Amino acid sequence: MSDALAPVGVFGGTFDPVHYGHLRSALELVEHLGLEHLRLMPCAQHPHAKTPMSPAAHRAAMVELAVRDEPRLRCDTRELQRSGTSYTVLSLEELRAELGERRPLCLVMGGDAIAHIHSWHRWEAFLELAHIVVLARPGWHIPGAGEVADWLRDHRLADAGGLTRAPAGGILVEALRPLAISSTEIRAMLARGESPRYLLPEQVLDYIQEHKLYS
Ligand SMILES: Nc1ncnc2c1ncn2[C@@H]1O[C@H](COP(=O)(O)OP(=O)(O)OP(=O)(O)O)[C@@H](O)[C@H]1O
Ligand SMILES: O=C(O)c1ccc[n+]([C@@H]2O[C@H](COP(=O)([O-])O)[C@@H](O)[C@H]2O)c1
Repeated sequence: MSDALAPVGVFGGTFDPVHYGHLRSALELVEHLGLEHLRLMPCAQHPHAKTPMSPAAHRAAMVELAVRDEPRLRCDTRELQRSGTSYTVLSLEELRAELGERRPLCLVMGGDAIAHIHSWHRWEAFLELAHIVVLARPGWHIPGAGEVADWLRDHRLADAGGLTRAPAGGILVEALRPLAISSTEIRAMLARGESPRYLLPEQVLDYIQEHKLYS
C-alpha cells in the first residue's frame, strides 16, 4: 500500500462575496485532485491595493457560512489574524510549518493570476513551499513566451499524480466546469436592486441582506 499523503489545497481570494464559481471550483478540485481538504483563504489587505467593498471580517464570515456543511472545504482566516499586507508567500510559509515537510500543499490560482505571478512578493519561493494548481478558464491561454512561460514549462506536471510524488515544486493546469459568475457582477446586481439569488449560497445572500452589504 502507498504511504503517500493526500495533498492539502489553499485557494486565496478577496471573496467579496464568495459565490458558486469559487465553491464549485473548490469542490471539483478536491474531488479531481484527491485533496485531503481545501482551504478558502480570504485576504485582509490585498497586496495590489485592490480595495474590497466589505471589511475582511464580513468576507470571512460569508466564506465560513458557505462551507459550513462541506467538511472538505474550510475557511482559513490566517490573513485576518496577521497584521500587514496579505502576501501569499507568508501564508504558504505558515502552512508549510503547520503541515510538516512531507505533506503536499497546493496553492490554487486563477489562470488570469498566473500571467502576473512575477509581480507577486517573493514569487520564486512559491514552488519551494507548495505546488501550484492553475485554474484554466475559457478564453485563457498559457503564457507562450517570457520569464513566466519558461518557469511554467520547467515545472509543469503531466497529471495530478505528480502532486503526491513530492510535497512541492510542480505546476498543474486544471480545466474545470466554467461558471460565468463574478463577485463584481453580484455587487453590481445588488447595487441596482436586482437579486443575485442562485449565483451564491442562500445563507450568504441572507448575510448580505442582514448586514446591508453592497446596497
Ligand atoms: N467563476 C469562477 N470560476 C472559477 N474561478 C473563479 C471564478 N471567479 C473567481 N475565481 C477565482 O477565484 C479566486 C478569487 O477570486 P476573487 O475573490 O477575486 O473573485 P472574483 O469573482 O474574481 O472577484 P471580483 O469580480 O471582485 O474580481 C481567483 O483566483 C479567481 O480567478
Ligand atoms: O502575494 C502577493 O504578492 C499577491 C499579489 C496579488 C494577489 N495575491 C493573492 O491572490 C489571491 C487572489 O486575488 P484576487 O485579486 O483574485 O482576489 C488573494 O489571496 C491575494 O491575496 C497575492
